[in-house]
Amino acid sequence: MGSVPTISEQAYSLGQANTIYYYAFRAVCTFILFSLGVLLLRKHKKSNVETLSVSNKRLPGPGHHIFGGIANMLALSNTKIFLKVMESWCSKYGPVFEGVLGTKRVIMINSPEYVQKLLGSKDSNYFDKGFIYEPFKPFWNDGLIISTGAKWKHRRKLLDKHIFSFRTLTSNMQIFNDEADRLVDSLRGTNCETGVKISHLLKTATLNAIIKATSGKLVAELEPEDAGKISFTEMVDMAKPLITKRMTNPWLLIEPIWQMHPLSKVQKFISKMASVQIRKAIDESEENNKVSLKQDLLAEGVPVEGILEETVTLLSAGYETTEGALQFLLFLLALHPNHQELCREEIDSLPGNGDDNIDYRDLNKLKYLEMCINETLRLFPVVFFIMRKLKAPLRLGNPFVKHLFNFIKLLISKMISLLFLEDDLELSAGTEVAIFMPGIHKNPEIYPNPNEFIPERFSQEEIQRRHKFSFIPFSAGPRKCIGYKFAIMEMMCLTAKLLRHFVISTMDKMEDIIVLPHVTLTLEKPINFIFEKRNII
Ligand code: HEM
Repeated sequence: MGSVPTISEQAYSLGQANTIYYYAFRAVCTFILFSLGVLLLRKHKKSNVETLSVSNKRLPGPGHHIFGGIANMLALSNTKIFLKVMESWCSKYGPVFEGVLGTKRVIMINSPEYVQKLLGSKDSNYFDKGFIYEPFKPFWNDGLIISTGAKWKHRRKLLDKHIFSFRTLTSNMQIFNDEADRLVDSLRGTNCETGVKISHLLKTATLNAIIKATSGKLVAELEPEDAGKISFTEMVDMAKPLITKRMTNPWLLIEPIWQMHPLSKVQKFISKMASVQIRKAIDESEENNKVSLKQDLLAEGVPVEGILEETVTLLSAGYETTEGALQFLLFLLALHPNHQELCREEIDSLPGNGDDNIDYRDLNKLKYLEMCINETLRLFPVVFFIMRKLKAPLRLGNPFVKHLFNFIKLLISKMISLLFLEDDLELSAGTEVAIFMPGIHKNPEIYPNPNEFIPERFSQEEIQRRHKFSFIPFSAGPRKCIGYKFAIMEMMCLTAKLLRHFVISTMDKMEDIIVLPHVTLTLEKPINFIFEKRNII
């Protein structure tokens, strides 16, 4: 039995308890007073300084001197190193910085949190597309990529319903299988010594898929009859460097100057030819009752001109992007035979459907292949740059609080930053804001060893660990790529059949390839692949 505490011992322990309460009480009071002080100070600062919007405040960034606009343009003018220069700016200047291109001021946002603020809002009315979309207008007019507001909303709903619904997408599997079979046939017997360049085959396959899905036709049926005319793929190949030239030389965006430039004639020729060919595709699709976007949209009250602009947009946005992504995927699988083999094991273990066809349900079982596709799009986000022009202010918040994880740390840091650092950052209406996808996709804090091909980064557990806007090859939010499921299904089906029939290798090396920023990431020279036939039963 313990001894009973004496009166003095009882008083001492009571005093000790009181001391603890006293210090706790004092800490709480100090905290409250400190908070009140900070709030008062902030209120005072606010009443004096309004908002610290970007219009009256310079952010860090390259070329902060009188010739900065020209210096930046010169730094980006060599297309062979454009991507490297942009990547180095992103890692040097961090989550938000500003660049001047000629006379145009652009705010680059470069963190998942900020991207979410810009793209995540459900309100699609608070931005327009930025100035870099100007050179596309002669080709796409006011189609889905360019249009905004009520028109965009209505058209997006219609295209979602008629082209990208679950039912239509799954019925496209036959189109993807047919294209995959054509590809496999063309590659049988290709030279295993010297290799083969497959860019044109992939372009035909992906263009066929989107034309078939919208008009029921194949590219070959739409090719021009006269020898003097050029094909759709040739037109896109011609248009890309032309658009890039205008984007990287902002004075060429000034219409009277552009009209004097010799390339403006080429642009007129291409856009006229493209519209003739697409009109042909649309008109002839009427004869085919099974698939006709024209009939569907006419029934919804869309005028013929509207159908033309949406079809041109879908065709040009849908084929060349997927082709580029496929070429990068096959290259990465050729460079990493172990990953290729893991994909093949999955494909070989699919239940046979009585034929060589791949069913949409099979795609759900090709988890590793999907991870390889995602990792490819992380390393090579073919659409690498997007822009918005704000119609209303956008509050980004304070860049200094983004890395803090728990509430206390966040609160303390917020108070410190309010006292000593910066106000919340607000981009004013009219600001041109851009996102350079590799800036986020190659941030080592988000993706360690960012230049390595590690498909396991896209396991479910790893995805859960990251911010959901840290992977944005298809953009995000309400204006996310409308065709992303179409693209993924098509890439999976084509690659699965290629891997089923061939072992793919290449003599090319990652260090040797040059990627150009020609609207989409474009290989300067196509890859040389070797397709070695497998003995399959
Ligand atoms: C790997 C393939 C693809 C990639 C990486 C890709 C990427 C993107 C990106 C980043 C955007 C946003 C552009 C912006 O905001 O300026 C976009 C929009 C769009 N994409 Fe794709 N895309 C791909 C395939 C496709 C396909 C297959 C189609 C059509 C079948 C398509 C049609 C569109 C359209 C119409 C938009 C505009 C959507 C809107 O603003 O509502 N894309 N795509």
